[in-house]
Amino acid sequence: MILLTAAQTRELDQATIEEQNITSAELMERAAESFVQWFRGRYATASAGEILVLCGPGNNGGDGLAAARLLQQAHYAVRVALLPAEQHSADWRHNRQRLTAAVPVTDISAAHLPHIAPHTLVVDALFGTGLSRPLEGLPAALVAHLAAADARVVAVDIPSGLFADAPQPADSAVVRAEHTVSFGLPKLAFLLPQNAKFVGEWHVGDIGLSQQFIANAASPWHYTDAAAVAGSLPPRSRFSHKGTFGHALLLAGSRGKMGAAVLAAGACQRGGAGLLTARVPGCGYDIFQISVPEAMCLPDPQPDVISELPDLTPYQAVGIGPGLGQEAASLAVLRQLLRDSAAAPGRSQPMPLIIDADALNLLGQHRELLDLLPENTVLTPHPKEFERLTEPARDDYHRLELLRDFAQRHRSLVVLKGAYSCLATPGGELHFNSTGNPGMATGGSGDVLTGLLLALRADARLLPADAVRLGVYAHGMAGDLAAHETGEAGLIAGDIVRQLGPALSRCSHLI
Ligand SMILES: NC(=O)C1=CN([C@@H]2O[C@H](COP(=O)(O)OP(=O)(O)OC[C@H]3O[C@@H](n4cnc5c(N)ncnc54)[C@H](OP(=O)(O)O)[C@@H]3O)[C@@H](O)[C@H]2O)[C@@H](O)CC1
Ligand SMILES: Nc1ncnc2c1ncn2[C@@H]1O[C@H](COP(=O)(O)OP(=O)(O)O)[C@@H](O)[C@H]1O
Ligand SMILES: [K+]
Repeated sequence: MILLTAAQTRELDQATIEEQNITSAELMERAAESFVQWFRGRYATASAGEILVLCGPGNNGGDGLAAARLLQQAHYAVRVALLPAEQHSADWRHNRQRLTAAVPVTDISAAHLPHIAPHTLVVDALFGTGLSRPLEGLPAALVAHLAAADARVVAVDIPSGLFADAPQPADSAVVRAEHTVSFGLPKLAFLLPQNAKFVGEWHVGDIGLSQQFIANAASPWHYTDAAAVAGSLPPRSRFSHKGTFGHALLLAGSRGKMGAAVLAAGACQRGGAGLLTARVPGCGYDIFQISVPEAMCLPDPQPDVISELPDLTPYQAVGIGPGLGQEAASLAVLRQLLRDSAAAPGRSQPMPLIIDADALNLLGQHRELLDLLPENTVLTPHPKEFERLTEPARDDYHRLELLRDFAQRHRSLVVLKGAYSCLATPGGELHFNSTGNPGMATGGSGDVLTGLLLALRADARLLPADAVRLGVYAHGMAGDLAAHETGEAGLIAGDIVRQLGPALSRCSHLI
């Protein structure tokens, strides 16, 4: 699924109206119906109390007026408060006229801010994607009044005061919604941690927007949903053998951090690797062999850290980093790996690499190594690791710019991990992942992702970016399946490993 800018969203409305030969009022009616359908599913009339709908002067306010009418018809107690304006949109006026006397309407002024009892359900239809500047004056005072009232806010389309696709100045007034009910496509703003306190839980209703416009729209932003990964894991041929799916090499672990190696190796096995060999420090040999009997093990001559790179000839992909430590000997191994991978003997393509955790930190300390990264190398930093590779970001939007620039400059596939992990491609695309849950915020979850991506990059049937997008999606789905069994608090990284098989199987059955 693609994500659009606010300007493209307006074009999409227009394209839908023209393509389907409907009026803009009819499209607004669909939006209001979609909102009310969600609302009715969430709040029973008996327990909702009196609902206050706050309406601005544009089409977002028009949605609010139409929703107030439909809510009243559905037997909710509703009142409306209008923000004063010199001009109103045509569809606002249309819906103002359609509102019957059964819905009390008041005008908002600085002297008459609406009374809001604690826990009142408030529908925020002040401003939507037409927001042209930060809120000031009366709208800002109203937002502060709403926050002070401790109301339960449901935002129409987007919380008022929040830009859909760009940062707003710090401390500008933005409504804090418990739920945001949007139309057609999610907005970029919903996916960024800095906006979570405004957006709350978000939902997107289908209002029949032009699929043709969406398919042809140019945007760097994508949202990886089930449809986006459907078919990206080909079925296994009846006559396939372990060589078909690649031999992966994992360099992971140090004294006290062998768990990272075991988790990554387990994930690589569950991710479908034909063969896995792990390079671990000498002290990890028994631990590894006992924990992951399916894998082969090449213990390092050094007891505590990895100090020597094995010959890469037998392997189709190499993963390095989980639990590695940042010793000088391991830095030398990383440097050698980058050199050997760029021009692996007998290969037309560079060796597929996955670089994570301490290997990323080593890259951050020795940035000259970034120039050695082979094309399509996968890096999986969390925001702190990413900062070490680049620079501190001013905000989440700036971090996305840094991410995109980095992936383009180094021709790499970078997964910025988080609630909506974002894959940046060498071509400048950003793919936000839709699966996963806060239960995955637990030590070792990232090691599991590294192992899974290693397996998928070793599988020559998959294109590099498709493998990573699928891996990130299946990892999140495995986390969701695991949380279903354990609850979020009880989830541990090993649970994600155990659910990778079912998750991948679901992905391969998606259509
Ligand atoms: N997307 C869809 O599929 C569909 C979208 N629909 C709905 O339409 C919404 C977009 O409507 P919209 O374009 O009329 O803009 P909206 O957000 O109501 O605000 C514009 C008004 O606010 C004003 N204004 C702006 N900033 C301001 C500020 N800081 N302080 C004060 N005033 C400010 C601005 O004035 P101006 O900038 O011209 O000075 C103008 O008067 C969209 O979010 C969705 O809810 C559905 O109905 C149909 C399907
Ligand atoms: N709130 C969340 N929602 C979805 N996924 C999450 C959330 N928190 C963490 N994750 C996922 O869990 C993994 C954590 O990785 P990382 O921070 O490297 O952990 P570790 O270093 O402990 O292995 C990432 O893939 C991330 O996307
Ligand atoms: K709104």
